[in-house]
Amino acid sequence: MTFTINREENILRFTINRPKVRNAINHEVIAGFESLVTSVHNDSTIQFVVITGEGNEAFCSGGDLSIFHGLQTEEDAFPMLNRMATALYNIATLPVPVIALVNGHAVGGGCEIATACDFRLVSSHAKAGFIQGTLAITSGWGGGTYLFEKLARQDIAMQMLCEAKPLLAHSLLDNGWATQLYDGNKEQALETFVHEMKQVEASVHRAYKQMLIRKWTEQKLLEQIKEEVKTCSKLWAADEHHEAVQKFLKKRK
Ligand SMILES: CC[C@H](C(=O)O)C(=O)SCCNC(=O)CCNC(=O)[C@H](O)C(C)(C)COP(=O)(O)OP(=O)(O)OC[C@H]1O[C@@H](n2cnc3c(N)ncnc32)[C@H](O)[C@@H]1OP(=O)(O)O
Repeated sequence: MTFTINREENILRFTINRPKVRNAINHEVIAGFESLVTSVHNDSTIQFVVITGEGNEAFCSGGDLSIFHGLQTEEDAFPMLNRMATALYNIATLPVPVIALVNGHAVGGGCEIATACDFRLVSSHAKAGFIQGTLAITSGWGGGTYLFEKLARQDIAMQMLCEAKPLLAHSLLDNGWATQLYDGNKEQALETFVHEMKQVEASVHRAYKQMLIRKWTEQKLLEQIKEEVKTCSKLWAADEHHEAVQKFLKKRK
């Protein structure tokens, strides 16, 4: 399985399970995210959702370049980008707190997934960055829109996007992207992180999440994300993008 969805008490955990390719996203994992959303909406006893990656190397390395490189034109790219952006918005707007348990590298679309979550609990050995720029595209799953919405300082958000480089964990904490860092065992880190919130009724969490969703609905966040998808689709078709992807794929062992 390229992903697992497991229930531990009132926590539903989604694990991207493609460690050989640093948990890169393929169509099956996108479908997994869609089933995660359905499961949460159908079960009012779920109190938290956790998204993490299998293994210790990576949380997620973004789209699977060996698959998505086959998308050549704007018309080819848009359906994939739009499908994942929609799934990610449905994750971001789940009626419960969503925790990105960033167990390793979160780059490209992987950084977008973590940014869409309510919290980012980040391993001290992890790096994260919007490296899409090195492939001559923008974020394309909503990550740039979420970053401008969530990061307190717009200049830091712009710098993260425009430098397109992975940042070390301490920098991610300093600039406000990481909610908290952890050392060692991610399970213990998660248990500690949710301990205080677990003392509060889930109905209160759900009410606060509705406040946030109402804010995003009023500011038409999803429309902003759809514009991001269109922009990424246009850049996707350029030679610069295809050349950059080929350069990465030629490096493969
Ligand atoms: C809108 C989102 C957008 C999209 O695709 O739609 C994107 O996400 S664009 C960004 C796509 N992602 C990347 O460019 C990241 C590429 N990967 C890396 O930079 C590194 O692999 C890294 C930093 C994640 C981990 O580096 P490390 O040295 O630990 O591992 P390797 O580079 O040796 O990778 C191991 C193995 O995994 C394969 N791999 C890694 N990432 C991807 C990927 N995104 N797609 C496909 N395959 C990936 C890599 O080729 C190696 O394969 P191997 O056969 O063992 O050589």
